[in-house]
Amino acid sequence: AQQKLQYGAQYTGKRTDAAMNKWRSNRFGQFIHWGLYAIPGGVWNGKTYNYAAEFLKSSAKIPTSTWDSLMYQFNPVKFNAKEWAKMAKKMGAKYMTITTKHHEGFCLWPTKFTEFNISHTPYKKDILKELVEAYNAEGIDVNFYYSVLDWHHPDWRYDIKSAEDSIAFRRFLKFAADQLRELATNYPTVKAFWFDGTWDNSIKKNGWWTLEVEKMLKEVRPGAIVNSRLRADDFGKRHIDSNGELMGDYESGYERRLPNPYKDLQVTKWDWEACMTVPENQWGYHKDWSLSHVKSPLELLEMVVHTTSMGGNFLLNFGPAGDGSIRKEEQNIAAEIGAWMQANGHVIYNCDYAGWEKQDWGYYTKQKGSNTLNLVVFNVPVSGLLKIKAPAGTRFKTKQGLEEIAKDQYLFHMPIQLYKVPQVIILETESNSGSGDKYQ
Ligand SMILES: C[C@@H]1N[C@@H](c2cn(-c3ccccc3)nn2)[C@H](O)[C@@H]1O
Repeated sequence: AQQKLQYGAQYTGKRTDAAMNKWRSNRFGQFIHWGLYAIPGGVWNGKTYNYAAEFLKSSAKIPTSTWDSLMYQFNPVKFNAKEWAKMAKKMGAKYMTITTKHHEGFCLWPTKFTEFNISHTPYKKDILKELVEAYNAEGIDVNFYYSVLDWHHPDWRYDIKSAEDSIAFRRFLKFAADQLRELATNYPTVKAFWFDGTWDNSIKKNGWWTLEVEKMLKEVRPGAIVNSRLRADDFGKRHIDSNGELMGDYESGYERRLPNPYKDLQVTKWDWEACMTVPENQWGYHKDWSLSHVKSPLELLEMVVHTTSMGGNFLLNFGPAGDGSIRKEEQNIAAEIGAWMQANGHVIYNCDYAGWEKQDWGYYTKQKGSNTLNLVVFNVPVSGLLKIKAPAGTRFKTKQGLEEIAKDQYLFHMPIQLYKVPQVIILETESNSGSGDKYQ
């Protein structure tokens, strides 16, 4: 039964204001994980650690004082924000999400609330400002990733087990709220906040703070968008509150995995975003990518299409090196995905779940408010015949290549040839035909 929650969902259904419509229409974004962890790149005292490079501090059991002194080495001489932004533009990214502060606690901006920040490095300058300006100049929205979990701050607590814990953690929560207000105030073009490091009991026991931060950010920056991962309700329930309602503005639980296009259609009811690494599990720069499978541009492109076909956004991660360079694998991914997006972005940007039953050959997307149906074909059958099961009563304007074989069942004839990239087929349907919402 529904219960009165103080810190639960603030509204139900998808936001339809201009800021959220733009966030949704963006569909494809670039994640950037950049911090002190990029300097060692997964290697410490000559030993290579196979775990995620941004976790090297814990996997190599490095004392905080040793780890934090990496700040005095941070001098990315090859860093060029404009070059990064141009690469992202060419890839077809419409937004970029940058780690303002990861779990290590090092801040890429000259924050007033801790000395552990970019202004005390040899580089000195405000990297966050450089990135925001360069990406905005390319017409790319910028969002801020912020880890609440903070290995550097003495008042961080994983759990609250004593009066001392709760006094320290209250200081910590004020510190974090002050930093977030600072970010929302000093970088006024920021569009969304991507919270991470919010799974511990200390946060679950302070759901009130997660709502207070969401409200503060939207006061300071009207239209701001906040992910579900920030939020814990009155009972410590996260993402989805104790009444089953999504908290925050979009669901952000898909990390290195995507919803199943046959079984997880519930995600089409709300806004959501999946984030993805190129290797199996490396967000920060790792020197040795031979340690796991590295996804090809085509594998990643299929994930972009898969995500759009289920009404979600796809955030593809880049981990720049400590010197500010972008590794060749990532440059290649940006170029190859960009080439396809250049020609076919119209089946991704401002597109959504079509409500048609998924078939083996690939994915359907639909341009918002239109009657055109986009078929993105990754797996051409040996027969060359694409099976289409249309919602009852659908009438097609497109005749070319379409063969009706039974009521609302069609085959689309594809030329038998070698295909090296996913093929796009656009089918026009009559405006008032078909009950598109049949599968929702
Ligand atoms: C978005 C991603 N979230 C961070 C993360 C992942 N994890 C984690 C830790 C243990 C199990 C599964 C996931 N902890 N922090 C990663 O470092 C990256 O920032």
